[in-house]
Amino acid sequence: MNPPNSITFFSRFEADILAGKKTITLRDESESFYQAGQRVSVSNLEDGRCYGELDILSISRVAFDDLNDTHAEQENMSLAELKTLIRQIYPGIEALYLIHFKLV
Ligand SMILES: CC(=O)Nc1cc[nH]c(=O)n1
Repeated sequence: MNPPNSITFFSRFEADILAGKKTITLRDESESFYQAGQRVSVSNLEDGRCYGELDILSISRVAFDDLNDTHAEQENMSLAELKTLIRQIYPGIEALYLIHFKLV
């Protein structure tokens, strides 16, 4: 598990995060420790390379069934793509933690 002052993403999301196109991430309870106001380093899961810092703006719970087009837009993908991604990462999950962030 990441220490609370860092977060990892799959490397395929790096470009969208650096471009400010991806501004949320949906995680399971194991990563619900992040808190609004925190500054965390951001790294690729695959190689551990750090590529910046994020300010956590908010964290809230959202039901998988309540995911909508706004969430998809904040993830820079379609709603169908977002739901497929979440199902691939967290099979069967019903409740997620929506972490809203901005690149420092
Ligand atoms: C490494 C990892 O869990 N990455 C995730 C998970 C969910 N959403 C996301 O953007 N990145």
